[in-house]
Amino acid sequence: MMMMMSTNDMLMQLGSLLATIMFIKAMYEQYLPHHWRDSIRSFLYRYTERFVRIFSPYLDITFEEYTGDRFTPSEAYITIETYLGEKTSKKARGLKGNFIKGGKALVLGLADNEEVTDEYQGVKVWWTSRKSYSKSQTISWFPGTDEKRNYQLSFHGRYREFITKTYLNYILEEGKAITIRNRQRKLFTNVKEQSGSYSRGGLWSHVEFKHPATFDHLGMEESKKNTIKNDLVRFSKAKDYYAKIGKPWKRGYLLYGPPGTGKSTMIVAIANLLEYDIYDLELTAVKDNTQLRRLLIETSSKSMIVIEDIDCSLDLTGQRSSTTKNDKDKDTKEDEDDKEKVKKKLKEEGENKKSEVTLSGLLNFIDGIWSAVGEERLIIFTTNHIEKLDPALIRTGRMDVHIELSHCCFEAFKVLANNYLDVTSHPLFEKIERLLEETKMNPSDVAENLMPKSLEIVVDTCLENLVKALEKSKMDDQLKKDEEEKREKEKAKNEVKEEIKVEEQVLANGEIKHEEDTKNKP
Ligand SMILES: Nc1ncnc2c1ncn2[C@@H]1O[C@H](COP(=O)(O)OP(=O)(O)OP(=O)(O)O)[C@@H](O)[C@H]1O
Ligand SMILES: [Mg+2]
Repeated sequence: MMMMMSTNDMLMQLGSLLATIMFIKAMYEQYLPHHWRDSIRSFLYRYTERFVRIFSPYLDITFEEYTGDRFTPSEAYITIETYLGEKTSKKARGLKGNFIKGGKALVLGLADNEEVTDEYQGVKVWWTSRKSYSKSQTISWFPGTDEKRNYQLSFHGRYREFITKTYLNYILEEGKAITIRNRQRKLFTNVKEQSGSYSRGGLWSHVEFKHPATFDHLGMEESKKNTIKNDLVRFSKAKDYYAKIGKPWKRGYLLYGPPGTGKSTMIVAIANLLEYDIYDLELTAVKDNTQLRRLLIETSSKSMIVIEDIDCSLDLTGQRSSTTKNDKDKDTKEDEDDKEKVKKKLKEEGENKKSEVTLSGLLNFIDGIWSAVGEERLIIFTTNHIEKLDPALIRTGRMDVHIELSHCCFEAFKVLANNYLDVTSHPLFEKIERLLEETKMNPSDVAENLMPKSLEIVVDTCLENLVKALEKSKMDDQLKKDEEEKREKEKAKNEVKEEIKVEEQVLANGEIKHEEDTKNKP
């Protein structure tokens, strides 16, 4: 009985103790200002922690939010914040949301005074996000500047070397990779110099890069597509390899082929595959070689520098090895077209004075000493006339991969049909395959014909439209061929006539001479 009484008493006392604690906690939470609560918490934490540390085999490393400059958070702190936000958002109980500058979505981070565990190569560590208040009594104009935050990393002392050499490196690399994955990609273009000065943003201006084209949308042979994709992915993972062979981590691609064969589309697909920014360089707007170098310096890593229609951008063909007269005659018309293109480009730019960028300036841009600034970079040229480019510009080492984009083949058509009409087979496919072998049509024209002309997609109508277009193209080819043959025949006929005329003339001259000779004979 006595035992029962004392147990009851004890329970009652425990109950009242709990009630008192709950009451104090409620008062503490309701009336104590927020920052006081944090101060008390960090005070208790600090002193118990110091006591525990005397006997503990665990070590701590602290990463302060601000080191030196009170307005710019330290890079290490931001990288750790990013890493912990992504890696621990499933484990941590307290999280906070944040928009990273230039990011594309809300990023989660560890809430203040939260602890999470992380494991790397079998080693367990603890991360704590800590917030405290500085003792400074000065009144600050800047809200929140007396708050101090840091991340504390705790681990067993036996892993000291592993943590400082391997784990922290891994955190930095991974944090940076996450930042790049979360950033909003950009499409840059070079700004034209306005009376000796640039806009405040620098030499490049940019917009958000949002283009949906991927390799899946690209009409081309599957095997060729896979080879290109594998090459790109291998390049993006070859940081150590490039360091080993002593070359800057960059690669040149030359895309060539007739208009409307998917060169620009492929550039977008590459950027989307590797998640790179695009620097679309308009060479005619670049003043000289020095400015070209400055543009290069202002580009970031994980990007591609694109120069479209390189043959029309500048007169880079001037230093080309000499061509034969026949070649020249053949090229005359195309040259005229290209000159027109260059003139048009310059006019569009409002530029009367030609750019002073030279071929050697461009070669240096691609693989001179300065080209090693930044890393993981692609340089891509496009052209409709590969034969017009100086061999030095496109030799391997500068343009490592040459990709020809050509007229639409049946395999490319099947990709387009699947994308545009969701069909993988159809009775008309056989006819289309035969027609595509008999006539040349660019993927852009095939795509245009496959595009439904009304809201309702009628597969039969679209394919019939394509068949009609292909048949027309075949007829046009035949007409052109007939005309060509006619012209050739006419030319041959005229040549024969000309020869007969010359022979007659020679004969006539011979006869006159003969008559004169007989006359003059004594
Ligand atoms: N191989 C292709 N696969 C899918 N679509 C294509 C392909 N080629 C062209 N197209 C379509 O045709 C249009 C024009 O293509 P794109 O601008 O890529 O051609 P281009 O080769 O860059 O031409 P240009 O030499 O005139 O710059 C795009 O809208 C694209 O949708
Ligand atoms: Mg193009």
